[in-house]
Amino acid sequence: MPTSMPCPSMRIPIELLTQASFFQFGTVIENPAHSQAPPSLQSPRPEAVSANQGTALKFLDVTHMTNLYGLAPSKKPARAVMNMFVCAPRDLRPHEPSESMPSSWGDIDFDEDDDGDGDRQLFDVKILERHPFTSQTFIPMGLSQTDRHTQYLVIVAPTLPASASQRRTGRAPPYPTPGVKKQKSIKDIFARARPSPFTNEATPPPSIFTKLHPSQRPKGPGLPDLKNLRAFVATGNQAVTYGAGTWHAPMAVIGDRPIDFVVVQFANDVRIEDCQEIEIIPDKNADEGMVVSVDTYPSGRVLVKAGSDPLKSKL
Ligand SMILES: NC(=O)N[C@@H](O)C(=O)O
Repeated sequence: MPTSMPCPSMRIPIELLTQASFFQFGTVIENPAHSQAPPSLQSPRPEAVSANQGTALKFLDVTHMTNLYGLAPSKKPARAVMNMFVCAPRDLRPHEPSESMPSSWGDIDFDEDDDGDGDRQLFDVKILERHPFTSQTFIPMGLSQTDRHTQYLVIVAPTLPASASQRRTGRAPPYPTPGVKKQKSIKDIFARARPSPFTNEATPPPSIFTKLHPSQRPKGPGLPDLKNLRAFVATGNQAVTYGAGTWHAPMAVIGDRPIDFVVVQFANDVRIEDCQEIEIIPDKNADEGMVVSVDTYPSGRVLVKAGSDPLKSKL
């Protein structure tokens, strides 16, 4: 895998983090009673049961934890780990009008001033990383939903199809490769050449991965699809799980103070299997690279600018 990749100049608007908008990248964990998603972006509630002698409501299976280390070349088993990340607020640079093309939300005018009183700033996305064999859940602590001064951005990109050179590699690659078929034995090939005696069914069984939630399926070896990079703003009552192999920016806190996150994942301590990073460098014709446009209200709250139902009112 290269250690850097060139990118065009691109401005990315901020979306509200909801389960529906984040579907392909992972899961959003929140109490549905406090969700700020507009009705069009609300997902079905997770199943809930009464617990603790009726004093608690227990939502079941609120995220998908994935351990794909069985597919890792080292075959070194992983263990469940919890780390704590204390993430400092990021440096933003002042908004400047630019020639950058807008992201896939092509209709947004980033230079239009919304109310004039808030701040208009820019966050440069310089690095993306992925954990090919594990999901990773970030759980913020000590931050309330109504905290206007400190929030965090979740920046993710889909995975491009594998390049020809990645497909040609003879070695076991350090990422899951769902598209690569296992060499079949002659017996298997003949078994498929006639209908099954019980079902009269000749089609092969579906891959084990197709039964999984889209965010849980292995993403394959491809590089990040920068043209479809997305940026979401999360409130203090939301935790987020990146699906295994999802390209994402290191956590970006916006505001006044650091956020403490408890981070739950699997790891086998083989560096290249636990975490892969790529530097994003503006290509020679680009003046600025990948930039998230961070506009805030006078209260400090981050403004949501894109999505099927952008919230322009104060949250
Ligand atoms: N996401 C983030 O901030 N960092 C990590 O994923 C990490 O494992 O370093």
